[in-house]
Amino acid sequence: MARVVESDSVSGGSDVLLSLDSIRESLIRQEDTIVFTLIERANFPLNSPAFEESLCLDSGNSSSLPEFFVREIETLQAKIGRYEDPEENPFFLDNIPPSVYPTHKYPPVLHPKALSVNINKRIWDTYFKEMLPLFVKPGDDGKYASTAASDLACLQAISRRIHFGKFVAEVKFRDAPQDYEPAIRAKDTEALMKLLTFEKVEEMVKKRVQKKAETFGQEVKCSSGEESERKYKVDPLLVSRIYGEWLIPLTKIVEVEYLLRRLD
Ligand SMILES: O=C(O)C(=O)C[C@]1(C(=O)O)C=C[C@@H](O)C=C1
Repeated sequence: MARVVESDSVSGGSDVLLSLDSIRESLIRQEDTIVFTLIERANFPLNSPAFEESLCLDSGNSSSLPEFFVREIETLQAKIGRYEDPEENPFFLDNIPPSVYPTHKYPPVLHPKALSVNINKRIWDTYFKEMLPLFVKPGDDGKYASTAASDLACLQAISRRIHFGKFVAEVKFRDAPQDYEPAIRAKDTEALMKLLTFEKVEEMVKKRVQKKAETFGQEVKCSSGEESERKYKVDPLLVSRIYGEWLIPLTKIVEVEYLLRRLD
């Protein structure tokens, strides 16, 4: 019988049993979300005026459309408890109101200093300046509102994946504190980076997301005799490159940042 993977969360249940395998399962499940959000965003051209031009959109404050949109959505999502969840990290920290809705009590899995690890500013800049121009077509179709909604979906999926580095680091630390503690006390980021790196796993991740982009993003044809060249909505090699150049390295930066605070 087929196995159904129900959730990609690792911290929501009352009985949290963290293991490197369960966290990697979650990262694998999140790949589906990321590949799909990239495919959806590729429906629209770059639409750069939306994020390059700032307008007076918010009671005298000037911001780009995606910034305005993400700020507003984050405020609303915070009110129903999104950022009580240790798996979620806001882009605009100054903007986060408390939840007005009775929220789930998340068991404290991470060190309290985890809250201070947030690299969303860097993720934002990398996404708009480096990733986006790679996988969408140039041009401007004026559909800025739909594009901003699509950008939000990409940004939140990517940010969640990268900040999952906190959970990965916590498990690695618990599995081998004797290896990590000296490097943490010495603030030796290079040694930490070496300890937490598994090159074979990274290669596997890049291959798998390439395959997922081929599978999820292929043009599907029904009639036979149309076995011409395969077309993809997003170039699968680019998806692999996005992981190799940004998603994996930024996850590792989060892991190091978290570990540096782990003994505070
Ligand atoms: O799976 C791990 O051990 C992770 O730390 C995650 C991850 C990744 O980002 O996919 C990052 C570093 C490792 O070298 C391998 C993979």
